[in-house]
Amino acid sequence: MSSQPPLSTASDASPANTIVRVRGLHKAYGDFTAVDHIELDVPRGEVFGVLGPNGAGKTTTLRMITGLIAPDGGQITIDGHDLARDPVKARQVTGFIPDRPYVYDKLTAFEYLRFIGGLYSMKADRVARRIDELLTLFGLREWSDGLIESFSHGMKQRLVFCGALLPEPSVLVVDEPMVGLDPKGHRLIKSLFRELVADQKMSILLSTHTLEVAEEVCDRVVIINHGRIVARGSLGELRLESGQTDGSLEQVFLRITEETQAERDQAVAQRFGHEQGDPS
Ligand SMILES: Nc1ncnc2c1ncn2[C@@H]1O[C@H](COP(=O)(O)OP(=O)(O)OP(=O)(O)O)[C@@H](O)[C@H]1O
Repeated sequence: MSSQPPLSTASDASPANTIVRVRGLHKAYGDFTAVDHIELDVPRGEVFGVLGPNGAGKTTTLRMITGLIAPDGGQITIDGHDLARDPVKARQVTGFIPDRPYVYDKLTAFEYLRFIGGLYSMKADRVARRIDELLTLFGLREWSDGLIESFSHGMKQRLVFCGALLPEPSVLVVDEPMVGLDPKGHRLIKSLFRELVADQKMSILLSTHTLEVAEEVCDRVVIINHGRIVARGSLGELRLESGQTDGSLEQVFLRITEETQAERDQAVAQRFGHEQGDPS
């Protein structure tokens, strides 16, 4: 018998221990449902991964959680703040790193980070201290006065990390953290995530294609396919559920997403067969 809770119910954490709570989240583009009544609880002080194949609905889910896309239905609560009723407070405790770095090319790294400090009404001395800490951590200190337009993609991505971390958010939402980073950047981000959680009590919600990243850094994950959560739990729990007790996350992932794809194909075939055989 499976040890998993029913997939329709989010039970990733107790209410008091939940930093991001999502209920019945739904988004459609015309007739196409991109996110189909998703429920999840991100526990405080953990790295929580959203995995899924291309087009599964990961980015749409994360963008709704950060308030960048309006949902068609459902409720999102961040650190006790309802995103629909209290968007400013909910966003103030959230840092977001999109999959593609959007930065103001005509600013220097320092100017960009000072601008972000202003958006969060941070005091000047705290901004200066945080800028220094973060540029050093991300190996950008000597580029502090360099124009962003001269930066490589990986440097811009690291600067976006600095910007998101500047105000010390309670929860960091990261869409595909490894895009555009070299192996050194990968290693930095993986150890940074664990440090942020262990030392700064931050919570991290990330989406990734890189299963090795999920395997190394995530405390638990949900797998999304066709806009729905098809599995949730720690890697150990997912292994049990998929019957791959000694498999890698890649094997578990393929098993679960292929199963659901096969189930859907079967459902379509049944409907198609029924319609074909329907005398009316
Ligand atoms: N603005 C939009 N208009 C129409 N369809 C959209 C829009 N944004 C996303 N979609 C569709 O919604 C589905 C989910 O997209 P989403 O970007 O959330 O998936 P994803 O899991 O992040 O995929 P990937 O891993 O490829 O980035 C896809 O089929 C996508 O084509």
